[in-house]
Amino acid sequence: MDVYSLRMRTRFRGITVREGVLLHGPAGWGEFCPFTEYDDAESAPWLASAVEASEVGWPSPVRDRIEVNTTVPVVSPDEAYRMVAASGCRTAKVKVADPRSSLVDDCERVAAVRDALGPSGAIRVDANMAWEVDPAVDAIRVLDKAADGLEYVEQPCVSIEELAAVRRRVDVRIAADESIRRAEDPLKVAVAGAADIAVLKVAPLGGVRRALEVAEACGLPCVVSSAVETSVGLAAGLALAGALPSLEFACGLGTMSLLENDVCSASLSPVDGQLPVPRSAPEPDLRDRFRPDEDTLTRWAARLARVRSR
Ligand SMILES: O=C(O)CCC(=O)C1=CC=C[C@@H](O)[C@@H]1C(=O)O
Ligand SMILES: [Mg+2]
Repeated sequence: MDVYSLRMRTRFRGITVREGVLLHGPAGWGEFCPFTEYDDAESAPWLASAVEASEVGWPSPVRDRIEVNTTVPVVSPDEAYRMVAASGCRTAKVKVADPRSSLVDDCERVAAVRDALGPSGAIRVDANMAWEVDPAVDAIRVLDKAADGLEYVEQPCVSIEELAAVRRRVDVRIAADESIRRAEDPLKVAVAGAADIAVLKVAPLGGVRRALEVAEACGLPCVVSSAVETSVGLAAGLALAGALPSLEFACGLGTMSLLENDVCSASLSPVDGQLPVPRSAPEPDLRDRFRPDEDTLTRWAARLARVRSR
């Protein structure tokens, strides 16, 4: 079985190693890589997405290049500056409201990112549901100043009601990420007036086709974001970004820079802030180099079998 284990360059989302399974079928390669804490039910759409990629393939794209943001984890201002300057991207997404980072730290990181991007760049921040409504409103105002203008704030609070309350009180746009993934009905976010933008991730939504349906149902401008996959999984995100009827914002698909290595030598790393829309995933020709130990292989084989048999 093709299991990979790759080290992350910096801790991101609390993890330092990314693991998953690569599936091969008549349409090419797919990637099954639900995060460790996801149970079998939550992992099922991730498998559907990998099966779509490997067995069926993706709908035809309407564009061939995707503008992407670079993703800035919780790092020092100097490191954030260096990462953004090296990325070649004109948009940066900065993680904020992490337990290891105060609002002052967040402001310093965001200001360093503005220095690296210059006045014409766009800065978005992602709070991953960390704030209550009042602290969200205060933090967004302060971060907007530190950034000299924010493009949007991703998922400031947990619930759709809280997102709507924050959105009424700040001038900065609100993007829904976790709310779209977890909400049974993506329409709820739009109907509640909870967000200006929908963040779509292919694997948790169950594939490119399902994500296109979600995009249509919620009726909001969409940003396609990765789940920090190898280039095999990123290709599915690019297929979605390529097939969306309209695309106004840079996508969160520049995440190869978060991993130390890739399973594909034709790695999907942005050039001048852009990535191509592939027709299928690149060949994971380096996968033998990143095979994990027997215990990890056994764990993934069991997980795949359980999710498959659901
Ligand atoms: O959107 C991006 O710039 C990169 C992807 C990204 O930030 C995420 C990927 C996977 C898990 C999440 O914690 C995180 C996010 O919340 O958007
Ligand atoms: Mg997010």
